Amino acid sequence: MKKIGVLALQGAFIEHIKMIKLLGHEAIPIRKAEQLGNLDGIILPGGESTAIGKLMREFDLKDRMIELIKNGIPVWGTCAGLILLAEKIKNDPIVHLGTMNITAVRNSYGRQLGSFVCNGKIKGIEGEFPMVFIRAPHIERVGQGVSILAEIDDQIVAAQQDNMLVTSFHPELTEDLRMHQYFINMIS
Ligand SMILES: NC(=O)CC[C@H](N)C(=O)O
Repeated sequence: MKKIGVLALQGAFIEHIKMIKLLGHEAIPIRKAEQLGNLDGIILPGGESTAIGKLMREFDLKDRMIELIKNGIPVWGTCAGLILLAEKIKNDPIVHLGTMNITAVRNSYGRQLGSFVCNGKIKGIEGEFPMVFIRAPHIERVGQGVSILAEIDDQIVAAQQDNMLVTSFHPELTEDLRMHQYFINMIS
């Protein structure tokens, strides 16, 4: 059984916690730096990256998380979580972790009408996967060491660099557990 910390400052953290528990693992909502010890993995949920970034800094989570990620802890950012992990944010920069060698574009499908669902292929997962996009970012550039896991309409929507996984879409808002299983498999 793995112990996964889900950053619980704002956004869709409850859904991630449910999915991790459904897979038989422990999921802990993280709100304080003291809770970051002894975790096997960290999930950064979707939400409002501007708010999550500021709260992370205010609650002294930011530097500790950067350190853990650089030391190799598996981390998965969905949507706003992708923006937090991106080294560069092309538009509307925010307080972020910046550990992954990618450039993210925020709200890249329009601000109001930018939510949609489609099926797509993800490298390492059989068949199609339901992808829920909510005012989602896309990845404009992947640097050295980053592999592209999924593209929709020629835009990169999932990628991995060693211990860091990012998806523009929200697997926690579907009933499909395979992306969460993929993340669990990144541990150990
Ligand atoms: N669903 C989401 O996480 C949306 C991300 C949000 N639009 C942002 O830029 O932070």
